[in-house]
Amino acid sequence: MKKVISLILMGCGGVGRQLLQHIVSCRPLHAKQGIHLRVVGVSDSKSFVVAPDVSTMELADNSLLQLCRIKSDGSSLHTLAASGQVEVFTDSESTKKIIDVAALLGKSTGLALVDCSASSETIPLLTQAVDLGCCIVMANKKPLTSTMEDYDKLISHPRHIRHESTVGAGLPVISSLHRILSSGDPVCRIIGSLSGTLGYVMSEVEDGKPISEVVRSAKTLGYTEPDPRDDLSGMDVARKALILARLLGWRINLDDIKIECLYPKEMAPGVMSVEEFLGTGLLLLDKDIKERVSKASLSGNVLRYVCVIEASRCEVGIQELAKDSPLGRLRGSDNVLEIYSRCYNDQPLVIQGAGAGNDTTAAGVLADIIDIQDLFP
Ligand SMILES: NC(=O)C1=CN([C@@H]2O[C@H](COP(=O)(O)OP(=O)(O)OC[C@H]3O[C@@H](n4cnc5c(N)ncnc54)[C@H](OP(=O)(O)O)[C@@H]3O)[C@@H](O)[C@H]2O)C=CC1
Ligand SMILES: N[C@@H](CC=O)C(=O)O
Repeated sequence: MKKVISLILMGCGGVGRQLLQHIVSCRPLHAKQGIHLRVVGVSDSKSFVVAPDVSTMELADNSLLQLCRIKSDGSSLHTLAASGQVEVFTDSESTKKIIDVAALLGKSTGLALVDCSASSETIPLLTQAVDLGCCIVMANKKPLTSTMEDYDKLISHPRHIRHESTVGAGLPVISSLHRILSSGDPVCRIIGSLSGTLGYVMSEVEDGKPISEVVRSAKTLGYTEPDPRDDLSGMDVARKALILARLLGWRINLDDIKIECLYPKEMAPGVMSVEEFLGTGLLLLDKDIKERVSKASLSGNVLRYVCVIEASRCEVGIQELAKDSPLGRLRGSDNVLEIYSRCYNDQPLVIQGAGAGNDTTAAGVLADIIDIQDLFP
């Protein structure tokens, strides 16, 4: 008997499209494992493309690949309607249709809502879907870093939610922490470099490149958030820190985290567009960062953007560290995380590897989807 996992993908940017491509290319592997991933719908910020009858039909692989091409070309999902194989809903109709599908499939065949958007707008949808019996898989950090009320709702059926890619992209950070905590081993300290973008930026500026150039390449490489200021403000790392702290049982919010921002408020979203920031704003940061890097190197040190969670302290910001320390040795988009607990006291559990990029992130999301297979008939 084949296990069928029905899903809706929300967000078909870099990560979402890579996920669809992984799903299609893994068909032979999943068939061998007796699993079928049934993609019934895909949404972006404006539209929702869905199979005409989700109880019996799914989006065919050729439609999924065509959808990826359409989005890569910057065209609208509406282009797909011409094939006659799908229905397309727009704006508030999209949300309504997603809830209808969740209500229909959530408690019958089962449905996973897979959030690969970078938006807070998915939160009401996800919280409703929880009540409709759906599973939730997320790369998007915003739902889990919203209010405690939203958080409590989202994790109210712990076995129905997976979010490995929210911290460390494809690295096994969340699952490792779950294993430690569920064995009753108390975690007393987490320290690490949790931003692929800032890891890459810090190691490249150390090699003499201007931060303006390096941030633009980090965006091209798929490491940054849609607005790279989410990374440079420290907000993306703070979200990861909050997800980890809440996992440890801390009932805190983003406001409780001390965050170092790498640009002045004159360059904040709302004051400057993303294009202006990338074009002219970034250039104004070159001198300051270059001076900080040179000053650190005079004492044989390097700069790293570090996240620390311990005692009642949760903070993220630049630290000057010895070049040959575990964090100082970090290069490129790698993340490293040290977890200290009773069992991992003198020798912390260390998780290290590629911490950003569409491929590794989408692979993490796919592994999460496969991990909930037992909840499907
Ligand atoms: N890239 C990486 O290395 C990693 C990324 N992540 C997370 O993965 C997520 C996706 O990142 P990435 O693919 O790079 O981002 P992109 O900006 O490339 O894609 C975001 C997608 O979300 C869509 N979207 C926006 N609002 C909504 C909404 N309300 N409903 C449905 N879809 C919506 C956008 O639509 P439209 O196309 O219309 O704009 C777009 O397709 C982010 O949350 C990011 O933090 C996590 C770990 C690593
Ligand atoms: N923008 C993020 C992507 C992964 O969460 C990063 O740079 O780490």
